[in-house]
Amino acid sequence: MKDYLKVGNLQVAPALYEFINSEAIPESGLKSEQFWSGLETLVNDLTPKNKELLAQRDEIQSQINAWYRENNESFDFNKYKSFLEELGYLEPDVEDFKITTEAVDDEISIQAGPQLVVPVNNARYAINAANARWGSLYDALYGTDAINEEDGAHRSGGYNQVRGERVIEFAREFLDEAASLQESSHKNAVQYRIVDGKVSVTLADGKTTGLEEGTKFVGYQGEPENPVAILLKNNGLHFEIQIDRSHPIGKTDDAGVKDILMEAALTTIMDCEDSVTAVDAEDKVIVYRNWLGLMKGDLSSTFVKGNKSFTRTLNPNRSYTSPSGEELTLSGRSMMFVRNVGHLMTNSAILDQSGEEIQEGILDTVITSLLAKHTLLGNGPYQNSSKGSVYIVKPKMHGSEEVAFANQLFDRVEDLLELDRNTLKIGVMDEERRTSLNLKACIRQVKDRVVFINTGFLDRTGDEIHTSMEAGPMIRKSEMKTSTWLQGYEQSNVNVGLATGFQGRAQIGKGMWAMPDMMDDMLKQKIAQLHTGANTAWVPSPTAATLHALHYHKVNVTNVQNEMVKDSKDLRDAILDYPVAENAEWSPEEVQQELDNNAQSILGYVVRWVEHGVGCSKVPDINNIGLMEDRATLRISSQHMANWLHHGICTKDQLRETLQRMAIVVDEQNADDPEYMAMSANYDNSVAFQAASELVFEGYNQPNGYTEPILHRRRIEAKVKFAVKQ
Ligand SMILES: CC(=O)SCCNC(=O)CCNC(=O)[C@H](O)C(C)(C)COP(=O)(O)OP(=O)(O)OC[C@H]1O[C@@H](n2cnc3c(N)ncnc32)[C@H](O)[C@@H]1OP(=O)(O)O
Ligand SMILES: O=CC(=O)O
Ligand SMILES: [Mg+2]
Repeated sequence: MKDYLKVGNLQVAPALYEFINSEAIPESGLKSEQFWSGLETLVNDLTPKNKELLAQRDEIQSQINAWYRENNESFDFNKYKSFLEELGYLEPDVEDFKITTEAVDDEISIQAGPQLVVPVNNARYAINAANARWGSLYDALYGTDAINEEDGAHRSGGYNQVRGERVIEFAREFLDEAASLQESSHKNAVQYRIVDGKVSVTLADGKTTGLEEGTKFVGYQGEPENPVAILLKNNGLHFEIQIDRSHPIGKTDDAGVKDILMEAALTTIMDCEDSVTAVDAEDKVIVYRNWLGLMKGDLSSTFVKGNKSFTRTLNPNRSYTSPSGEELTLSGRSMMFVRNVGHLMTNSAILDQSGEEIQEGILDTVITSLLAKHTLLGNGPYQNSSKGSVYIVKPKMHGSEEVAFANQLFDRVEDLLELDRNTLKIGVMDEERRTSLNLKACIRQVKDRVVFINTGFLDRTGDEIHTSMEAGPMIRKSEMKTSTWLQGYEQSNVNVGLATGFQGRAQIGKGMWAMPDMMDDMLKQKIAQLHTGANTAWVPSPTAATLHALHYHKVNVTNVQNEMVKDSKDLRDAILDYPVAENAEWSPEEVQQELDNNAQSILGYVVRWVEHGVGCSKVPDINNIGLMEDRATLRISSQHMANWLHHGICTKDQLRETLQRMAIVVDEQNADDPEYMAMSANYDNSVAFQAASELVFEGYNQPNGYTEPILHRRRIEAKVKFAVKQ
């Protein structure tokens, strides 16, 4: 048992108390006593409702399980729907309304572009993410498979001119598409100048030309005769042609172009949730301290890369001269959201008046908002929001009552922190089935503060499997993407967002590209999310943000949405079409392949979570493709294995053998890490292996199929057992 400090009737872990009193409260306009007593009252008032909502989830799930057991044999869709209505799972229709959110920054309300997600407990990555508002197109193309390696364009070794030329060609084609010339092509440009407030391009044949749409030119840096940057804007997104004839690339380029700098991650989600490991006060303080540094603008990180030491800080704003000669400033950083945890977990950082752990979602909202107050007050070199808003993403809510609870929590936190009503904005993750089905009712509960809905299809797939666990064996994981429920869910989300007036006020977002190294595929596929009406979509890295930005230059999402808003169908029946396999007769090889793949993902992720405190990892799948794994992908894999076990598609022994065999594979993948403890050395002694096994064998019993309860308990066990690094 830790030593706690008694603060009123709360017991607070010293690490958190010290952080709040010496780093968070000073300059926040609040007094320590006022804060702690206000927190105590808030916790006392809201904890019972939080617990009641969790009990309701369990009750609903057990009734759904029982219904399937009774009705699977003679399934009748209408009966199913009536049952869900009676249960309150399907909520009554709500009358039409529009959201009224005010004071939303343009990056969220108007501009369309990539949304980056990053574990906020990793300062090096988090600063990088904030700075990913701008990214080098040349680097993103050169360093990834976006440009293929055929015909001598390989990536290995030093600078490869063949590859470099392909990059330049690709970039010139982008310029022709996003800012075409009146005549000829950017490929033929030999000089860029600003003449009479316009872009003047000299071509190889000596002629001069200009932009086809002159209004796309919005600024420049340097002298008009000799600009070092030309700032253009297309579909609301900026990019710079950067010119430097002395630069190694610029000097090989006829027009001296050294790079195209893309406005990339318009917004970034600083994640306290599924990509981090935070199981106690010490972990939470790391998360919170980084968020404070981002909000104050003074976060820095020193690290060694190669043999060099780097110190990374937040980038300053970017300054230009406008075509009419005025100063123009653009933010150098992404607009930051913070993703709090959901309503489920508790954390030992604070014990309430009954000696029970505080609900972590309540703690997160209070503390991340307190820390964000520093940017509202201008306590640092940069302000995040120019509109005085704080952007919080709330994940994993089930149905409108839970959203109403989040709204109540936000109200109470505003009162506690002396913030105006609706300063705290909410991004609602549409990632649980009960929220997808009742999205309109959910949005209505936060209609004055909502700034996004986003289809978190990874958690959503996990919930899909768990909710209909008793209905039968699920289709294979790879088939989920094309299944009826998922397509209905994705489309319905956009329809509901448009019908409730998100255009011009809030984001309609789509989910993660979970293959961080497959950028060519991303360029080909992720554009589809824009065609279905999303004005933002998640990317896993700054490089992916830079490349995904290209899509928003190709597709004008406002036009797409304007078309869609005319026709928004009710897709709830499609969403209810759960993905049980119609013909569950897979060959033994297919079954084993599915199990191997899931087991490898689970083990590869869990071992780093539990024993190394890493909440988001790139883990090779069975085809050796590195996949982004986080708690949501773990939820899918573990629920899928639990489902097949429950329906006898595989046996317990088979799963045990599979997990052990795959542990050897994962051990080999990590063989170069000196801190790594092989699972196969002693399966019974490996906390990670035991955690992975528990996630599968106890998957049926996990609340809504979540992985957090087991992960947290096992991480705490590992911290004690191996005294692993905090
Ligand atoms: C279902 C959901 O909830 S999805 C949301 C949760 N998921 C996420 O947040 C994904 C975040 N992404 C990541 O954590 C990482 O990209 C991973 C784990 C997938 C891959 O990480 P790595 O294996 O370290 O990537 P890789 O070696 O290719 O690249 C590392 C470099 O990219 C940068 N980088 C990678 N991802 C990010 C990111 N999300 N934000 C900022 N920088 C990043 C790192 O800073 C590093 O650069 P540096 O050396 O200059 O600091
Ligand atoms: O949070 C995102 C998801 O897909 O889950
Ligand atoms: Mg999620």
